[in-house]
This record gives sequence, structure tokens and C-alpha cells, in this order.
Amino acid sequence: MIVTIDGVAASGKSSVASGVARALGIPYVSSGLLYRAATLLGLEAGLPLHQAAALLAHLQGNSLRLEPRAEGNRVWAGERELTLELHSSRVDAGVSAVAALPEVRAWVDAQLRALPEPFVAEGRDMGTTVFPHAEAKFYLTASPRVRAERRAKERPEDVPVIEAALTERDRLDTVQSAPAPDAQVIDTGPLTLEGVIEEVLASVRAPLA
Ligand SMILES: Nc1ncnc2c1ncn2[C@@H]1O[C@H](COP(=O)(O)OP(=O)(O)O)[C@@H](O)[C@H]1O
Ligand SMILES: Nc1ccn([C@@H]2O[C@H](COP(=O)(O)OP(=O)(O)O)[C@@H](O)[C@H]2O)c(=O)n1
Repeated sequence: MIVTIDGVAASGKSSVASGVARALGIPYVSSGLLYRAATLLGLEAGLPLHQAAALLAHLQGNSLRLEPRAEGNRVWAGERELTLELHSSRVDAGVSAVAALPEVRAWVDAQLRALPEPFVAEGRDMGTTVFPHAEAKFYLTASPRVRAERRAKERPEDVPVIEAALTERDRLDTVQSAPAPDAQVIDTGPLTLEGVIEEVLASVRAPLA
């Protein structure tokens, strides 16, 4: 079984995916971490982020891989763990350029499709491009201000700066961020995190009841 949770930046995808996965007793897969890790390694190596061939060779040379777990995903470059370095504002600012490269997208997609089922996959195009045959699909939204207020609790910048950066990233990510036609859209703005998780679980379990 595959459940997909897509949505705009900071809409709650990974927190919701983690809660749903824990309730179902299966791992979740945070696809954005692979794009973030590709960006971090590219920045560290001083590579231009729009040069796909050099970036891909660098990723493969560094044995970049995602370790999906219900308690939280980890990302490794060989023996080095990158997980705690992936949510900086520097990575936030560069990641959409990397994610726009078709060669990088194909590399990420191949890594994700090689993972053993079952899992909950979250990102932008999990229900459309990567796992179009998923059993249940969701798409999370919330206003830019609500999302910026949530993210401000995890970043040093102020709400208006974060809101501007989120809105810009949404714009750059538009191509891969369309909701699947068969996805259930949830506005997380008026809901608690637990409320969103319950709504997803109720839908996932309905056909099983
Ligand atoms: N109703 C809600 N739904 C989802 N996330 C929420 C909600 N309320 C607060 N949050 C918080 O919003 C923050 C951003 O969520 P996150 O899962 O990182 O989003 P994304 O993976 O979409 O970037 C987290 O700190 C999360 O706990
Ligand atoms: N399936 C995905 C997941 C992420 N991404 C890219 O990776 C970036 C980081 O994704 P993320 O899910 O970690 O970001 P947040 O929404 O958590 O801020 C996004 O801004 C997209 O550019 C993508 O293109 N496709």
C-alpha cells in the first residue's frame, strides 16, 4: 500500500505523513529531503546548481541515500549523516533550482520507486508522477501567512521574511506541484496537526472498514 501526501511548502506534509505512518505502523518517505541533500552537496562543492550532469555525478560519487523510518527520515552521503543540515535557509533558497532539473527528478524518482512498500510518501508529485497508482492521495494547503507562522518556530528569520521565501518557492515549484485529480484536498489552516492526521486516517481506513 502507498499513501501519498503532497502540498505546498510548510503545509504540514512531513508532520502529517509521520503521524499517519506511525498510526499505520509503516514508514514514511520524505522526498523533499533528497532534493535538499542534492542542493546541500552541490553548494558545498561549489557546483552551479543548474548544471545537471556535474551535480548528478557528484551525488552518485557521494552515495547519497534516503533512510525512511516512521520516527523521522535520515539522509546519508556514504557514512556522513546530512539530516540535520537540510533545513537551513541556504538550502531553502537553492533547492527549487535543483528540483527543476529533469535529470535530478528522474534520479530522485528512481530512488523512491525502489523502496519496498508499504509506506506514506510526501512531497509535491508523489500522487501525480511518482506513484500515480497509490491507494489514497491527499493534498495539503494553508495560507502563506499561516505556513510562515508555523515555520517561524523552526527558523531564525521573522514571519514576513519566511512568508516571502515560501511564496517564492511555491512559485518556482509550480510545475511539479499540481494536485492529483483524485487527491483529497485538506486546508490545514483551521485544523490542529492531530486533526489533519485524523482526517487522513479516516479516509485511508474507510475502504478497509
Ligand atoms: N494543522 C496543522 N497541520 C499540519 N502541520 C501543522 C499544523 N499546525 C502546526 N503544524 C506545524 O507546521 C510545521 C510545518 O510542518 P511540516 O510538516 O514541516 O511541513 P512540510 O513538510 O509541508 O514542509 C510543523 O512544525 C508542524 O508541526
Ligand atoms: N516531490 C518533491 C519534493 C520536493 N521537491 C522540491 O524540494 C523542495 C523542498 O521540499 P520539502 O518538501 O522538503 O520542503 P518543505 O515543503 O518541507 O518546505 C521543494 O521546494 C521542491 O523544490 C520537489 O520538487 N518534488
